[in-house]
Amino acid sequence: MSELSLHALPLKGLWQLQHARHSDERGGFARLFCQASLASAGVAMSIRQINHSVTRQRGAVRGLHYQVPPQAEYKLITCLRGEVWDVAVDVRAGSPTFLHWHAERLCAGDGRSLLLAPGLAHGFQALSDDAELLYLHSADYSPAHEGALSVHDPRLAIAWPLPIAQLSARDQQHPFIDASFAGVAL
Ligand SMILES: Cc1cn([C@H]2C[C@H](O)[C@@H](COP(=O)(O)OP(=O)(O)O[C@H]3O[C@@H](C)C(=O)[C@@H](O)[C@H]3O)O2)c(=O)[nH]c1=O
Repeated sequence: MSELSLHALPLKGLWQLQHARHSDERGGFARLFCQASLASAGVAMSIRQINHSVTRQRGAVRGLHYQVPPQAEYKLITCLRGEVWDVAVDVRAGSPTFLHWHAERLCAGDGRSLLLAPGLAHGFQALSDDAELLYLHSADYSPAHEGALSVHDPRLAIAWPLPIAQLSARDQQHPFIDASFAGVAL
């Protein structure tokens, strides 16, 4: 198996990355990002920012966040501790899967990451206490270019696996999608 392989998931622009894990008596080693491997799979991603989050409470939800051009971004998500249910939502204007979502479980040490292309919103629910995520971003964080969807939006009907135990004040305020929402033009 190569160090890093990409597997397409049901939304265009959403991939599962599988990392080869090298284990020995000291522990393990894995390549989490490889610009050349992604480029050979047609993904032109370079890293502008690396973020880390700790979510204390099982059931807490963060999201659903995206950035619009010129700060639309690839986002590569790896779980470093615990377990999360990670969700991508297609917000690309004109996409055949507009407003469809797809979720995957990510577990620390499972050798998997999720890669989201520009135009996919991201959120997750912690399935364990103290869930830690590592984010690699291809664009700078820009609140002026941030868009968000409500995790409760009935139009999306996201099937969160647990009751939502905690949501930031900001994430409680995102409006539901209405007819004026045309999506993100990339
Ligand atoms: C996302 C972000 C936040 N911040 C600041 C703003 C705020 O004071 C504090 C916490 O930010 P938030 O409440 O937006 O954090 P959070 O709700 O965890 O936002 C994250 O949610 C998940 C779903 C994602 O996909 C991430 O890209 C990011 O948007 O950190 C930065 O300085 N840089 C960043 O890149």
